[in-house]
Amino acid sequence: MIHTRGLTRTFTLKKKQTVEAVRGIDLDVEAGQLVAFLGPNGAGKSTTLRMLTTLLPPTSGTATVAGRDVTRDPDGVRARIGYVGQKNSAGETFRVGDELVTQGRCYGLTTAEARRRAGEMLELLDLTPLAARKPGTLSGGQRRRLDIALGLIHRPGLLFLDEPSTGLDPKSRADIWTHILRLRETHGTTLFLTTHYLEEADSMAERVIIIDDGRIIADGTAEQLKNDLAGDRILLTAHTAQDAGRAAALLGGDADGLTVRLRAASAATALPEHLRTLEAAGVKIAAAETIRPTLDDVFLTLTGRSLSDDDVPA
Ligand SMILES: Nc1ncnc2c1ncn2[C@@H]1O[C@H](COP(=O)(O)OP(=O)(O)OP(=O)(O)O)[C@@H](O)[C@H]1O
Repeated sequence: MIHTRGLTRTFTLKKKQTVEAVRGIDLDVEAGQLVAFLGPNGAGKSTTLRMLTTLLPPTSGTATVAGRDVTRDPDGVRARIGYVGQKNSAGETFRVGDELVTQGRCYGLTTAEARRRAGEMLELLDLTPLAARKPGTLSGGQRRRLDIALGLIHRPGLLFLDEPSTGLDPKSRADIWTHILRLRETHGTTLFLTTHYLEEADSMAERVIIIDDGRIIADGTAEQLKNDLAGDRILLTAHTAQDAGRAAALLGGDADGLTVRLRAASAATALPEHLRTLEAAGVKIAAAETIRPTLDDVFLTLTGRSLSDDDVPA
């Protein structure tokens, strides 16, 4: 569905200064995948998305999206993809149902087809009771569902979503995800989305791609990335600071007050072993905890920085 080779975008600023926003990305996304594209502010996510959706020409490299080349056949790409940007796509003039029909007409559907398709989309996104309302009267979550319906009106096989759940309350975020997952189950739509919510990417996406400074630095399932790049952590609480220091020395960890921090490929297997070692050495431990890594730990391991340090846009 998406194939890029050496995809690059450089911006030229005043005085011939340049910004290398995307530095030679090779990407292959097969049909039906749900891909979360993550990275800190300024990493190159939007620039990549804009090139893949033909909104921005690449400086060099190639990209084939939904079977069409983004440079040679941008119209072909646009006819086959949907794009839900960060801003609301509906105007304020028409009612929700009419917005969808108008969008369908823009994609070349006949009025009858556009009406039929609008009805299907209202149903799919649970918007049927709101069809006669103006977009301005909808809640944030309802508007987001309308944006997705508008992006799907021409039955694209591939949908790009830029921060689909940002700015929504937790209930609306969960609701948007229900609809995104339903879309995939019922229509097999390929989904490529950016998000700042790492826990959403972790639990919902089957593939996570991390971009930093214009380069892809990790690509795999969330589980693979966490196992391969971060590993588990073990947190021990010792009886005394002296016990903590001895435990850290024996097991190769860091002590801080009563707390001892350790890393392990599998904490569940390593912990009993560690406790036996400490008991044999007469080191007293009051509590033990195992911690699975997060995607943020993966990013921290790769870059030494936390993705959560970024401000999530409101
Ligand atoms: N039109 C432009 N002119 C000059 N520089 C730009 C332009 N658009 C983006 N950039 C720069 O390219 C780099 C990548 O920006 P991009 O918007 O792709 O990042 P991002 O990962 O989407 O960030 P965010 O999470 O903040 O949206 C940044 O350094 C940005 O300042």
